[in-house]
Amino acid sequence: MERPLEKRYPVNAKDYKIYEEVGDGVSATVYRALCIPLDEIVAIKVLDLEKCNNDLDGIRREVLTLSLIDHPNVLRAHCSFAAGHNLWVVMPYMAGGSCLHIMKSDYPEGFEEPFISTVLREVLKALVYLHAHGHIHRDVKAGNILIDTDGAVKLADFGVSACMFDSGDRQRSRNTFVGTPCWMAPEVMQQLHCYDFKADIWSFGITALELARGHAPFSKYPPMKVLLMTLQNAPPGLDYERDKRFSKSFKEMVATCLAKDPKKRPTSEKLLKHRFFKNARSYSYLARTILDGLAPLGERFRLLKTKEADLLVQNKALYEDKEQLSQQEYIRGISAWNFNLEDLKSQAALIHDYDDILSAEDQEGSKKQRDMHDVAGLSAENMSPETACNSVAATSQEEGLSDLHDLESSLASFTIKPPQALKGCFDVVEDDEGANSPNQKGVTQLESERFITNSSRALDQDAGRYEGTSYSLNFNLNATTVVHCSIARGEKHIRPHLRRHWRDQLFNGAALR
Ligand SMILES: Nc1ncnc2c1ncn2[C@@H]1O[C@H](COP(=O)(O)OP(=O)(O)OP(=O)(O)O)[C@@H](O)[C@H]1O
Repeated sequence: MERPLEKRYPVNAKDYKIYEEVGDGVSATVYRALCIPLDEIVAIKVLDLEKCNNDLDGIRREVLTLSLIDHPNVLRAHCSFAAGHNLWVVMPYMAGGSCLHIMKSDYPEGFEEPFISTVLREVLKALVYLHAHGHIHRDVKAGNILIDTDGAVKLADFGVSACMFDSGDRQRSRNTFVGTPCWMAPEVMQQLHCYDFKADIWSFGITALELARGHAPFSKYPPMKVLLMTLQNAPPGLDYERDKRFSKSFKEMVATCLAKDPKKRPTSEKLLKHRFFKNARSYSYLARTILDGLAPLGERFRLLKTKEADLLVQNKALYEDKEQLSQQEYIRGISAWNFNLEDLKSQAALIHDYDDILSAEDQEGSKKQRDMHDVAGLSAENMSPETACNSVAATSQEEGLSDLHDLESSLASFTIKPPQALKGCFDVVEDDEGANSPNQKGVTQLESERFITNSSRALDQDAGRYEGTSYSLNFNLNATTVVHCSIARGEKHIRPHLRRHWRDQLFNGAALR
């Protein structure tokens, strides 16, 4: 059968009329826009290439992948092209916005179960498709679930943003930390062996909790705390007592996704058959129940921004109340715990407040770290040279964990290490600290997919000077969900010639398809 002729979207900025901003993330700003020749409303995601820190091959691979994806539940870009120092990605406009935005503006306590099962079933269909085609999404979260006015659900942010996201230079220049490991599977955090598509199932479970409660588990904690809690605590879940409004099948579904051992998690295909999804409704149900009453996306976004700016001001006055601060940080940045230097100072001032949680872990810290290695089957005997080196790093981490108070008070931070698929996308070679030189504890920073190193940094505090050692864990994961240490590092990461090279080679006039 002949395929209908596909529309050709222009690859020139002058063919688009930009309207209001409808979203922003760690790596991009999204606008509603008009595609003039086609007289069609689209969304345009604008990424600043100057701030990106990836290599040409990585971007090319992801752009290619994105163009090959074809599923009703995966948001596919119409085209992309360079405009000045930006990359424009033209996409279908999803007028309802993301589930995260809808929650933030209208459902801060989370959604009702029928809405959740309906949305999640669509997301799961997208995952079934992606996994069947050998892709791991790596960034499943409410912020990447978009809804159209008719109730259609699409999983977004597959590909380009994962690759295009800078590894921290933009954030570094603003002296901020970005990212959150809230959605990250334990095996991805540990990086003791390769992770697979089961990592998406974990993130899917976390997203289910996010939609049910209005925020992801551990979201009020600083990134390092999230890491420790994810690795050491029992998996988060819906409580049989506290979460009475949710069905048993929902609780079971979440529990099955959040098995710490990836092998025990179901495949996306199997999960789709879970009885929880039997209660899912039609698209029109979503449109009727949730979307009908919502203000236009641009307006909601503007109100949210105002609210967030107000909260930021309040933060300054209220940061003694750690709960409130954390929650506000969450509301402000979710996909990115977006701490600037001032916020970091506030955070530093709060560190002792986590003592209650830490006290039990203090005693158990080192043992649990050893257990973590055991769980992953890592013993000195069966280590590869690379792993053995990681183990040295892990030992240095262990030393740190034996004194968790130090670790916490160090405002621990993370640096990005890309997934295998994006290997080479992140330029760590010219890091101030030298990618291949031993750091303070004699740990060699490898060009491997995983390593743990530490770096020192000092933070000015309101009163006097705060100094500490921060443990930077480098993850093999989508950049958007990883946290990057930016304070002590310089701007040398960015290689201007490389950036020019990308533009010249890939984006000048070259459309996605
Ligand atoms: N096609 C679209 N239609 C409508 N709104 C969109 C669209 N794409 C993105 N948005 C809005 O913009 C927000 C940010 O977009 P996106 O997640 O792609 O940016 P990002 O920088 O990759 O974010 P992050 O890295 O934090 O995931 C989304 O959460 C969503 O609310």
